[in-house]
Amino acid sequence: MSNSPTSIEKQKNEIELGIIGMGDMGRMYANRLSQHGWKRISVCDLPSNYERLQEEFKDTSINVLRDGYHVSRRADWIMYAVEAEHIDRVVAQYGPATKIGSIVSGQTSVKQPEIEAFERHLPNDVHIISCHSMHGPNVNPKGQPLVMIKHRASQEKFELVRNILSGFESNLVELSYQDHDRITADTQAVTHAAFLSMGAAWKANNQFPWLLPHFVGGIENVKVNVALRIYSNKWHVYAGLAIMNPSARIQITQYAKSVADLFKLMIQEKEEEFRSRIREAGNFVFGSLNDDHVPILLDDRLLDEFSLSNVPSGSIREPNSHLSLLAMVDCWYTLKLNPYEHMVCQTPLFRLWMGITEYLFRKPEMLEDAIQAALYRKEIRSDDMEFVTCARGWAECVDLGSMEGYRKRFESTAEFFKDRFADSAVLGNKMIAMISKNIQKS
Ligand SMILES: NC(=O)C1=CN([C@@H]2O[C@H](COP(=O)(O)OP(=O)(O)OC[C@H]3O[C@@H](n4cnc5c(N)ncnc54)[C@H](OP(=O)(O)O)[C@@H]3O)[C@@H](O)[C@H]2O)C=CC1
Ligand SMILES: O=C(O)C(=O)Cc1ccc(O)cc1
Repeated sequence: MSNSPTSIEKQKNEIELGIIGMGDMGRMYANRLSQHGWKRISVCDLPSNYERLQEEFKDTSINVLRDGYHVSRRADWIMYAVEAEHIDRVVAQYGPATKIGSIVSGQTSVKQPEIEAFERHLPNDVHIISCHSMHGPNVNPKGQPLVMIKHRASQEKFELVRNILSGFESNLVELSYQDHDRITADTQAVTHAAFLSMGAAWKANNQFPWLLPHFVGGIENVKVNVALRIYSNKWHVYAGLAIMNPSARIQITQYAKSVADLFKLMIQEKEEEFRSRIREAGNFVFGSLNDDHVPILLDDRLLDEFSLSNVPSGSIREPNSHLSLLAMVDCWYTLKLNPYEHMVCQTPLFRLWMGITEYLFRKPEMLEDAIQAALYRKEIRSDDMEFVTCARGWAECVDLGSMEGYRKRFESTAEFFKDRFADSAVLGNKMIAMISKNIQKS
């Protein structure tokens, strides 16, 4: 089949698209694909949600079916958009009903369990081409990476999936599922671990960071808004992509170790060792060897406007150790990872995280303030101490593979911050729009 505009229009009229799981991502896909002109879209969630979904979509062309059997037996392209934790069970249930010759895809954030489920439960006569939008359901997909994984498929079917996804205007990136999981362990799992640890540490100290001078203004606003954004979302998304991805455990464990190692040097005031460790790590990630990457060029002052605090930021800026950022760079150095090579799978949150880390390391006076604060500002030690404990706690939870433990830890901190979720979502959306503006250039 050719890819001329007329053949794509023909596909839009003839090809039936199916979505199993009408949560946030399933809905986003169904609504957008319908807006892009795909005429035949069938969707389902759990049978218990059938009537509610039917009512919700009654004035649209989206066809709500009772369950995944009904979707699987008729659709030419089927996307599973369910919890990663449930992918094996759901594919085992509906996979055998997949229509001969159709294409099966998944939206889960970690691909090894998804591909294994497909291989285990799908008939041999169906194609497997998975995908992953590297952003949340409320972010504009334009220009954001959208990973495609051609696992078991003809080129013709791959082109069809390309056509289906092309309306998102995302940056289509082809990867193997192994590379996807290795890279997203860094762009997502470790990034989330850092922000989850910040939130848990603030809670452990009974602090609302927007009320404290050393957490207000500039890059501190990113820490606060992103941490709150993560805690306002569904725990299973973060738990799944951390616990079910074997590379994520290694990286999160190293992150917690880097946090602890640096903290030990700080409290012993081992200045020379601390400095040389930061210098070596900084040179590895941001030094001349990496000159071919495109810097994110986030400016601390640009970030001043995204504050949850009522206090004007300029007047109250106080130095912080930035232990979370120093440890991130130490972790990349120790694992010999180049985060710029991971930009193919960047999410808006990773871009913000990289942006503030890069900013700190490229601003000698700011880095020097952070090093001085880390070694000698004793009044912030209690904050850093809690951060160390929480980073270790999250790493242990992921290493133990406990979804239930993860849920409890996540929800107790979410509860502490819930009154500010709405305000931080507004600021977070603005920050993401700002950081996504120059995404195409990287
Ligand atoms: N949210 C995000 O930012 C992103 C998420 N993803 C990934 O996409 C997937 C979906 O995430 P998201 O939409 O946020 O999560 P949601 O919890 O909003 O959606 C999952 C949906 O699947 C439904 N479901 C569970 N079992 C079945 C079943 N047997 N048949 C039909 N439907 C079922 C759930 O129903 P119920 O709730 O009633 O159990 C729920 O409505 C996850 O794997 C996530 O990792 C990928 C990119 C971004
Ligand atoms: O940007 C992030 O890291 C998010 O928190 C949103 C998100 C969550 C899960 C994904 O698989 C992709 C994006």
